Amino acid sequence: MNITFIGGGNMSSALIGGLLQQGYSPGQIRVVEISAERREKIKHAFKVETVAELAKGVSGSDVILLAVKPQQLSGVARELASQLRNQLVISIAAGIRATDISRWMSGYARVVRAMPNTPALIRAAVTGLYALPGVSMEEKHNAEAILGAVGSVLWCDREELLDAVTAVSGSGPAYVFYFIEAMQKAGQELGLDASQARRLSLATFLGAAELANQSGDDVATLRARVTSQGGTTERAIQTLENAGVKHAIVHAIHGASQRSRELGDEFGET
Ligand SMILES: NC(=O)C1=CN([C@@H]2O[C@H](COP(=O)(O)OP(=O)(O)OC[C@H]3O[C@@H](n4cnc5c(N)ncnc54)[C@H](OP(=O)(O)O)[C@@H]3O)[C@@H](O)[C@H]2O)C=CC1
Ligand SMILES: O=C(O)[C@@H]1CCC=N1
Repeated sequence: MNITFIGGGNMSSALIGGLLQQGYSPGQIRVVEISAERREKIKHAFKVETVAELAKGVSGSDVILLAVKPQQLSGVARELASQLRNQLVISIAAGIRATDISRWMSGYARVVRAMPNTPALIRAAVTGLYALPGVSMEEKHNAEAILGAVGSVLWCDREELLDAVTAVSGSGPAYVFYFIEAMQKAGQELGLDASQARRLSLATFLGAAELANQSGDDVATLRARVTSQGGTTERAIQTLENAGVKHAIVHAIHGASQRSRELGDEFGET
């Protein structure tokens, strides 16, 4: 499968890096990017072909992956309409609905909406997928193969669920990094040096996530096992509860989902 990425930014780089690690050859990947500086950066990092013009970029491609900002997508989709020759179109833009993308491309039906996340770069992404009814089983398999090459995939049968996926796992790495930042800061305030604080925080995150993944118990039970009565964890968790941190996290994720819906409303018509 030859894949053309439209937009060569952060997320395309993460996906391309993961695909190459998985065994895709640079010859199978092309990037259409308007910024000359970005084109150079991508060519240098991945040895893939980069072009400025859309028509040149999509010719001979089996899959077109739209990775521009949501605000830029309608222009790109409209320009793409005349270039389509049965390719599968996958959009990773937050919020923008597959039905709108299809309409911008004069009713083209082979559209999959996907929401990956940046751990794609190390093939540890999780991606939510939604296909328009006009997408065949074979095309769904192809979408799954591409996004599956950089991590795991999960199909959603209703498009609105992609807003929830975006809020939980699309944006999710940023929440995790935010929490790690706070742990590192506290560690340093308590006298650890920067590298010790980083190592302890990251190892704790990785260990706890892997334990939760492998354990048959839910995370509340796992948390209770760390929390000795009258001990240190109890003091910390109580402080988090008093400050309403769990509530704030839930609220934040609802906000991200709301923003995803707003992007769909702002730039779409359905
Ligand atoms: N970052 C993330 O973690 C995730 C992002 N996404 C989605 O992926 C998409 C891309 O995000 P991200 O990579 O972070 O964004 P970036 O801004 O890093 O990348 C988009 C790139 O596309 C370029 N571009 C704009 N218009 C065109 C055009 N007509 N043809 C070719 N290239 C063009 C932009 O140039 P310029 O900057 O000059 O406009 C920019 O270099 C977004 O829609 C986002 O919602 C999805 C999942 C996770
Ligand atoms: O912040 C954003 O809008 C994009 C979508 C998910 C992650 N980054």
